Amino acid sequence: MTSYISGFYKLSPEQRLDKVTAHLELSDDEKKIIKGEHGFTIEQADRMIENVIGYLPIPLGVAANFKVDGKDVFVPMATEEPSVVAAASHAAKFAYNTGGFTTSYSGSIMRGQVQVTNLNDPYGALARIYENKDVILRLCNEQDQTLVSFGGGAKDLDVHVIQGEDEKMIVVHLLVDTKDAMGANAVNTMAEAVSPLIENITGGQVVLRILSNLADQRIVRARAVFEDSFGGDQEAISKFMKAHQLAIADPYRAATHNKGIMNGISAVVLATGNDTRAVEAGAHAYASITGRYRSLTQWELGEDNSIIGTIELPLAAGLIGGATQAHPVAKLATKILQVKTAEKLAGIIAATGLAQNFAGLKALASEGIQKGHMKLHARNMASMAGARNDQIDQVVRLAAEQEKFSFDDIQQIVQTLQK
Ligand SMILES: CC(C)(COP(=O)([O-])OP(=O)([O-])OC[C@H]1O[C@@H](n2cnc3c(N)ncnc32)[C@H](O)[C@@H]1OP(=O)([O-])[O-])[C@@H](O)C(=O)NCCC(=O)NCCSC(=O)C[C@@](C)(O)CC(=O)[O-]
Ligand SMILES: NC(=O)C1=CN([C@@H]2O[C@H](COP(=O)(O)OP(=O)(O)OC[C@H]3O[C@@H](n4cnc5c(N)ncnc54)[C@H](OP(=O)(O)O)[C@@H]3O)[C@@H](O)[C@H]2O)C=CC1
Repeated sequence: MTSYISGFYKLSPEQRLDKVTAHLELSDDEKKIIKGEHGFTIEQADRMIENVIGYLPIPLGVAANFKVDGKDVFVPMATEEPSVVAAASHAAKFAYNTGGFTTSYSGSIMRGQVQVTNLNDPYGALARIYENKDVILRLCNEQDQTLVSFGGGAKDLDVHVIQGEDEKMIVVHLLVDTKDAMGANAVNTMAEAVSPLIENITGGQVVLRILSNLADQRIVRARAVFEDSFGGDQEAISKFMKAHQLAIADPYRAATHNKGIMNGISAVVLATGNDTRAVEAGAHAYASITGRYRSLTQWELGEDNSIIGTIELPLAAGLIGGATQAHPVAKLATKILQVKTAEKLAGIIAATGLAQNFAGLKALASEGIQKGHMKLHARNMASMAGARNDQIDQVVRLAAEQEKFSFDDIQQIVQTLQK
């Protein structure tokens, strides 16, 4: 199976779905679920969240041209933003023939925080927690035999002394391997279960018992060599590197730079039914880990005008738990990815974020973002301006010919067509 399909975007949604699922045993019913023909119901929605009155369908695209750890893959992306899927596909092309994306994963350890206050002897309490580590971890693992049976569970703990405004407190971090789950429910259950024991050991009062989204022991890295995408134009390559340098040195730029990365990452996280807020909180917190908020990626010049990209961030996404199995479309999106572990899922997500960043910087360093973005946004604006479905392509073509993409321009084109 190859994901490298030039002109993939020119196919119809039906043809794209057939291409993407040709190598999968998807039933006609499963294909209908992806197309929204008989997938998600109000009853299912009412089981997922509270006070349901309806649901908000979000477009589900796939990025083409991706090869991750030597395997071709179509990457499902759920997003409302035009040009994001195009950008990821565009960037992946430049990495495909150099070997695609290569990833690594530090493991699936999540931190469960137990805050202990009202301590007479914070450092004495810290010592007593370490003295009783085994009994604490044993009690954690009694809470989730299933996770332990998969080789997961509480593996260790560390204790942090935190100087608050009014007191010196300690925070016990339970280090829990949640394997192929994001793990929040599992970790929070353990943190709550061991709190009375921790109070007895420390003589303090436990307040917060909750996981940390700064999952700094669940780090995924991706690397790729992007072949010369500027046709040897040294000035453009230099601008690309200067744009990156600003994202390292200036938090104002780094925020937008990382937003671009999360365009890709959050689209795959959402498509697979994972918690986008948890992943984004972890990513942005990690971007500040050096003391100043900065880029999640690094870019270096390679041979023959290539550019080498690397990304490093915490990524707590699961294949089990949350909505990953409860949402019928998310379950099928994960099937399209053909991943069997949270590790492999994380690698593809990181690769998508790296690709997204390359495309954004490439556009910014050359023609600017608007040319590509607005060309794709024009379809939305044509529809908003009242164009009939059969007129939209003509409106977009006329706007491209005139190189005018403001809403007023689009509205005038539509009104002229409809006279
Ligand atoms: C938009 C493109 C790709 C056009 O770029 P282009 O050079 O006009 O595209 P092309 O017609 O030469 O096609 C090149 C490839 O792009 C893809 N492609 C091309 N068109 C489509 C389409 N309609 N649907 C799906 N895929 C498309 C497709 O893979 C295609 O390969 P082919 O199939 O021809 O072999 C380029 O301008 C680009 O990548 N721009 C960046 C867009 C972007 O980053 N969007 C995110 C929103 S902006 C933002 O929020 C992030 C940002 C920018 O602020 C981050 C930051 O500041 O760093
Ligand atoms: N701050 C945050 O990020 C918070 C997030 N959440 C939400 O928590 C949800 C994720 O929690 P999570 O614990 O993953 O969800 P679940 O509790 O639904 O799923 C995890 C459970 O699945 C079982 N399981 C079965 N097979 C496996 C396997 N191969 N690997 C790992 N576990 C397996 C485990 O045991 P068992 O069956 O015994 O449970 C495990 O505890 C998300 O929806 C998130 O939105 C909730 C609170 C806070």
